[in-house]
Amino acid sequence: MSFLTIDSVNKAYQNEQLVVKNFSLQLEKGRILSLVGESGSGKSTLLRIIAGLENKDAGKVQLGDLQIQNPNERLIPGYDEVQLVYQEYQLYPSSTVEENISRPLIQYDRKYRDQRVKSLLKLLKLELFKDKLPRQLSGGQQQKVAIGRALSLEPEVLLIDEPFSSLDAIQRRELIEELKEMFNELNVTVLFVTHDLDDALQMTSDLAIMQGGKLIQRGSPEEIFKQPKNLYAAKLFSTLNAVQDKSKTYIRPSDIQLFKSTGLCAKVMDKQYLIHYNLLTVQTSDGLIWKVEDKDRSFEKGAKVYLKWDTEKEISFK
Ligand SMILES: Nc1ncnc2c1ncn2[C@@H]1O[C@H](COP(=O)(O)OP(=O)(O)OP(=O)(O)O)[C@@H](O)[C@H]1O
Repeated sequence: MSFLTIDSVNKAYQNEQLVVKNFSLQLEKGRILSLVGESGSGKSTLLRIIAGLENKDAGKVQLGDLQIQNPNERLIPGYDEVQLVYQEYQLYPSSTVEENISRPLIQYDRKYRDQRVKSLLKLLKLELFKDKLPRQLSGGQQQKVAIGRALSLEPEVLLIDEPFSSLDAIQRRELIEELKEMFNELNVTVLFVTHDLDDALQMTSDLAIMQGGKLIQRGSPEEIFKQPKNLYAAKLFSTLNAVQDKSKTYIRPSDIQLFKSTGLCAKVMDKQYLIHYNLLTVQTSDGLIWKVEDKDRSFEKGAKVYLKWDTEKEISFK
């Protein structure tokens, strides 16, 4: 049963064009969803609406029995039940890790507060750092403290808005692995917003794609990879090669096999050494510039290569 329901939400700033357009999404309790979209697609605006921190122009956001109201309808905007963590989320610089995490619990009784902070420090593997100040921590550890602070109030929903952009790829991967484990343990419902498909996939296999304020597609990575709803969703996974004489039809580099004879003839214009294969830029005999994957690393710049693919792997848009 759906727990977080976003129903037909619209939002425009200062009566300009809509930045969130008739957006609907449902999420079950305890599930993690990655919402992927390019910069400016309305992701942050949507999260702020879900958190009750931004006014929506139309639609509804419902969390279980709780209807999330616009900030202009409430004395104090926002909800303890929905916590938003974003990149600029500030830690208190002169408070320790432990104090930062316990700060939102200031009005709770001491015993509960100590217990909650202790268990979060353990889950976040920050016990050894509890007396450190934020500036004495790595970027990844600082983000964990920010997430710990957001989780201290035992929110039903955690909204994460690209807080890892400043971390390098390895730090991000490790942090996401750790957080994923913790979210599952806490059974918290998480909406993770990113423009990076790799990060999104590392977090969960439930994906939603947002473009121009609209929900384009929701599904597993495999579903979206195989049957993307539009060019943007398709290109998140790889570059696409336009198929000659077939309108709006493409083939992915990974779906093309390379041969020394027979197939569509092409010349290797450039070769890039990547981790699992050489990525070749080729010019086909039709004059098209394509990208293909040379998994055996057997073709050099200037060589002739012959290309074949299964037409069932072609991706067509209407
Ligand atoms: N407070 C604001 N006032 C006016 N326009 C805004 C405001 N906040 C965002 N916008 C505009 O709304 C659109 C969506 O912005 P939003 O930040 O929600 O997108 P995003 O997908 O989160 O982008 P990014 O990944 O770059 O943060 C953009 O065109 C942005 O310029």
